[in-house]
Amino acid sequence: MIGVQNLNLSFGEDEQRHQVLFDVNLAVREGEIFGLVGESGSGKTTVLKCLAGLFNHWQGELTIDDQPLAHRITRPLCRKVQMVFQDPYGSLHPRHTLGDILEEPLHIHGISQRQQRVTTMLEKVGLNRAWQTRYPHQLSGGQRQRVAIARALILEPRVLLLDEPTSALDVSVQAEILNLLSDLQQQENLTYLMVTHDLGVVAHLCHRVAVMQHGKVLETLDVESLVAGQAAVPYTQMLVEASRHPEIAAV
Ligand SMILES: Nc1ncnc2c1ncn2[C@@H]1O[C@H](COP(=O)(O)OP(=O)(O)OP(=O)(O)O)[C@@H](O)[C@H]1O
Repeated sequence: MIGVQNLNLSFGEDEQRHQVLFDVNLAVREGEIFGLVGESGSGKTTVLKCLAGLFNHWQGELTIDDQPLAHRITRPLCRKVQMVFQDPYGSLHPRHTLGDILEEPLHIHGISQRQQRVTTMLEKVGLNRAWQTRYPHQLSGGQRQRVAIARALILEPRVLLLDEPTSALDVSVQAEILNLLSDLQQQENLTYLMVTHDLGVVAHLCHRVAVMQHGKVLETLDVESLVAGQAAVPYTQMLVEASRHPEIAAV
């Protein structure tokens, strides 16, 4: 469903040139929830941004549904692939109502029955249809992330790229959003590629996971093997060990 082959990406030029992705390879199957883990700066978000068309100077081959992606955002790509960002505070326009936020993509893509689609989507993500006239600042963090998820799903994409979708939220609402994502994935048969720092989230939600370090994929394994401590690479074993002993990870 999602193919990433020999993905390379650098920023800057000449002596400022800084390569951040090195021959990254991933193959995410249809209907799969695939996690991307690794230390800060390892290139996880950059992979998502290449797939979302937010970076266009990459080299390699990216495919969705076996269709190669161009180096710029196209409307068909937007319809198929949507991204949900970490920060629901920054990603919603503060002066637009929820109704405006959800209607805008429909308007851009010339999709009809907008009002009906907006109310259906609000209810699908567990928000009251009467809240269409509310502004983002009138919502809690978890409710805002529900709006961000609704906005991503309103174009009925096949793939969601999720960049730490719960890490900016209170611990108490993280599980609610993870459960919502899990339910939506099953109902809509979506494919997720999800960046997270949290191996607990991986264990709860993902089927397989790729481990990144310094812009490279070190290994890809299924979550059962990860949880059972069967990672082949010492760095992955260290991540698993640190997640079992958070006091070590914090040092
Ligand atoms: N627009 C940019 N210009 C220059 N360098 C960038 C840009 N975006 C990302 N980078 C660099 O690319 C590298 C990978 O960043 P990326 O955000 O993908 O890491 P990450 O693994 O998602 O980290 P985190 O978990 O902290 O979000 C970092 O060294 C970062 O500084």
